[in-house]
Amino acid sequence: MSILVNNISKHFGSQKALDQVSFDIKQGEVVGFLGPNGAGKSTLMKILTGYLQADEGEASVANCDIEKQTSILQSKLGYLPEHNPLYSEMYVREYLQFNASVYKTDKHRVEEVIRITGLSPEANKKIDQLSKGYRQRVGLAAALLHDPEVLILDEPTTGLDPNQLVEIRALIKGIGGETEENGKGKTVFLSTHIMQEVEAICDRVIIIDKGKIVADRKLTELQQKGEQVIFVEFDYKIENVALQRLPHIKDIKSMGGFAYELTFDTQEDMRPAIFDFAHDMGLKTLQLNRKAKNLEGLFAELTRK
Ligand SMILES: Nc1ncnc2c1ncn2[C@@H]1O[C@H](COP(=O)(O)OP(=O)(O)OP(=O)(O)O)[C@@H](O)[C@H]1O
Repeated sequence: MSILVNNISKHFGSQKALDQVSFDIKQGEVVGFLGPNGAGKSTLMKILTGYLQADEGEASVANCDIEKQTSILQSKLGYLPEHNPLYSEMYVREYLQFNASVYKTDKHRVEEVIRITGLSPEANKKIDQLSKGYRQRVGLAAALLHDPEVLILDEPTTGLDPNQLVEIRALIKGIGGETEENGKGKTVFLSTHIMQEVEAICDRVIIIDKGKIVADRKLTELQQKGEQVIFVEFDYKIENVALQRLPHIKDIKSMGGFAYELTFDTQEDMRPAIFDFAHDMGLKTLQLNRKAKNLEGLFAELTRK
């Protein structure tokens, strides 16, 4: 496993920022860590990168125990913190060369990461002259310098304009997984509160809310096209055999009382058909809601206050 998190908890005073968090990530997976503000994303990332200590639990990154093997860990891990600290007085190439010497990385690698991150046109500029998008690229370039196995990126696209967003997302997607360009299957764990970002970049999403993991799904599971789920509540009992007569019906789940969760094998909105069906059966429809099966729906359902 590339990242293994086992029952990690962290308190700040009386507040529980992380509550028994567990999951694992395989090599080459690009996983989005999604959650509302204050959910605990940065706290977990700081723990995994050795900037904070957990109160309970254990974790390993690139097969290194995060507490016992910190120096090997740093050689296998690239980290882009949320507030990317850069020396703004330095020139881009100079800053990367400085980092390369700190990490004892081959100087040739500086030119390689400049190319990979699209920094060539800005490489001779001072960092404080760069746009936010290019500063983010410098942070990414620095995180990639020592060719780490695992990349942990804390909100890598915050504050970028739409064009930069597209470029940085493509860059991250290209770094992760097994691509022809890198051929190495880097693992990428990135935090965000933007669902479209997860859909654009990730293979899998882990959703955290109030310090607890509330979902862990493959994106392919969430993109099952051609299905819809509708929650319906009638004012009186109806037999399953009667509900089976609804067009496109695939599954009927009884939700207690006179309520049902109906799955249809079509994208066409089936609410009018259910309404007419109830009317024909002499029933009143008390509730009729289409349940989103996509990421947006799942996120709203799981993190609603
Ligand atoms: N050093 C700290 N001292 C006290 N409380 C903290 C500290 N760091 C984080 N917290 C609290 O822990 C909770 C989780 O914070 P964290 O920064 O991990 O959330 P997040 O999911 O990254 O949020 P955001 O999306 O807003 O960056 C928050 O309520 C935050 O206020």
